[in-house]
Amino acid sequence: MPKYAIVTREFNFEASHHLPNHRGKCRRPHGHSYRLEVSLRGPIIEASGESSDGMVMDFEDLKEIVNHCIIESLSDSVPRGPEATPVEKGGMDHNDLNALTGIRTTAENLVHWIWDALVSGGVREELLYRVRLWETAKGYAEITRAERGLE
Ligand SMILES: Nc1nc2c(c(=O)[nH]1)N=C([C@H](O)[C@H](O)COP(=O)(O)OP(=O)(O)OP(=O)(O)O)CN2
Ligand SMILES: [Zn+2]
Repeated sequence: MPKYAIVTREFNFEASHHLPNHRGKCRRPHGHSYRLEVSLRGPIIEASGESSDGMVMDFEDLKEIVNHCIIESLSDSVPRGPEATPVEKGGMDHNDLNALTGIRTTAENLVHWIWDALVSGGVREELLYRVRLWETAKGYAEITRAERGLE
């Protein structure tokens, strides 16, 4: 019987967003220093002599996927062209999550978008345990397998 463990890796990214029709200040474009926590639960690999021995998944592999699918994908997709206003002319210096994701960018919706992106990017869904996104230092949304309807 293998031993199981839950492992968590943290990531950080800066982005702007707004919530159309929000009754308060969040309807206007503003930025956040998002903190993303990705947790995996699975059997601890027993493969003596192998690089992955003793791990659920190598943090380096997880980092590569998250950087590619979430962090870089958001940065690479910065809206440019005639619509974009350069920072020096009063434009935002953050990426616009509304434009990049096409969803209503509440923390609740973003964690589902991130879960989908992780699976598309190659994280084995059977290992995904929790995605938690801190929007501010005081508030976060998280989903686990239950919120995804996986158990
Ligand atoms: N359930 C949710 N409520 C709100 C969300 C959300 O994603 N899910 N988002 C917002 C805004 O994006 C806002 O930026 C965050 O609001 P708030 O927690 O009030 O953050 P502040 O840093 O502005 O808090 P102060 O303590 O007032 O500085 C709103 N609600
Ligand atoms: Zn916000």
